[in-house]
Amino acid sequence: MEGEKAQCTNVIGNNREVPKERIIKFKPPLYRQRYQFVKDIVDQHEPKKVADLGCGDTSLIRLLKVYPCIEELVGVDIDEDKLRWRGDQLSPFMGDFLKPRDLDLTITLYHGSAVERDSRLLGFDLITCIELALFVANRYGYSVEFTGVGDPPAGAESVGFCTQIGIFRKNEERAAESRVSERHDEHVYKAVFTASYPSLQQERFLRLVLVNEVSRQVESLRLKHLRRLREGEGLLGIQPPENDSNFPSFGPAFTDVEKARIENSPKPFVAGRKFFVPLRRLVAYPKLHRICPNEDVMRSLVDDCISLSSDGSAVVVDLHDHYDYLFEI
Ligand SMILES: C[S@@+](CC[C@H](N)C(=O)[O-])C[C@H]1O[C@@H](n2cnc3c(N)ncnc32)[C@H](O)[C@@H]1O
Repeated sequence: MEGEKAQCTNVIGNNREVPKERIIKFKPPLYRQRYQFVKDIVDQHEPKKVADLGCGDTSLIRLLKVYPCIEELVGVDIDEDKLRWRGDQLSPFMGDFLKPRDLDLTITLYHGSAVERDSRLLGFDLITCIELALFVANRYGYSVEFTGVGDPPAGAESVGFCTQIGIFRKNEERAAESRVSERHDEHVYKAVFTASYPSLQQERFLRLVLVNEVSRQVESLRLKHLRRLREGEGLLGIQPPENDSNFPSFGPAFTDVEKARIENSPKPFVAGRKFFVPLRRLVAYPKLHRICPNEDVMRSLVDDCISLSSDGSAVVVDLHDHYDYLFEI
């Protein structure tokens, strides 16, 4: 990150050019350096609760809402119009519902002054306060380290960084002391916007994602089974494979641990014209394992949307699908 100096000139009466002012351009621009600085801290410390005092147009909050570790984001600004105008851009959009986060996230914007104390800002892991005042930190029991981005031009080092940044760390001793005396009903700020994001912690979204992924995995296994069947019959003019590995030759690359977990689980099987995929097999696949590693929980969540065998141990689908011929399967 560097500053670039440009000289502006002014022509005066006798055609002599005199320097007008020096402009310093930063690459990347300072505002981006500021936000990158905060993003690096979030990467490093993975805070759950983050507040931005003097959040302005909420740009930083919009950048931070994609971080999976953050579960609560709060912005405070003294300019209510700014908050109302930008608030809507913080609502979840369709993609957030199609691919919910792992953890809940709520975003709240408060109209108020950072120098007032509001108990709803207690206990935050990270408070950013870009281009605002020191005693706010003391008020909430934090120590501050000052740093910044944008090196000053040569000769002006004494003024410090172009953007000065304070890193607020919770002072555990003081926080414990103040927890005894702190009041949790001091609500000074006015909430002007709040949004809750869909996440896999909410059962209805977990169910939706799970049903979708189970159906996708079962269909993928059914097609693979049919293809192997056809290959075995020589209908595609291909020799049957020598080993019966159940892994596709394309798609996600599994780690050795994942491969072992899949290999050690019961295989899909056919009975009559039905194709069965044991739930224990399904929970072994990495994506499903991450969403729902427990076979019983999976059964209870997909039960009313997906057809299960009579003992509930496997998903059952028709072996042949009307559209299979389209894909020459
Ligand atoms: C220079 S802007 C910085 C905005 C944002 N932090 C950023 O870096 O892009 C300062 C913001 O602080 C807000 N502000 C000023 N004094 C404040 C106070 N006492 N409490 C809360 N917000 C304040 C202003 O309304 C403005 O939106």
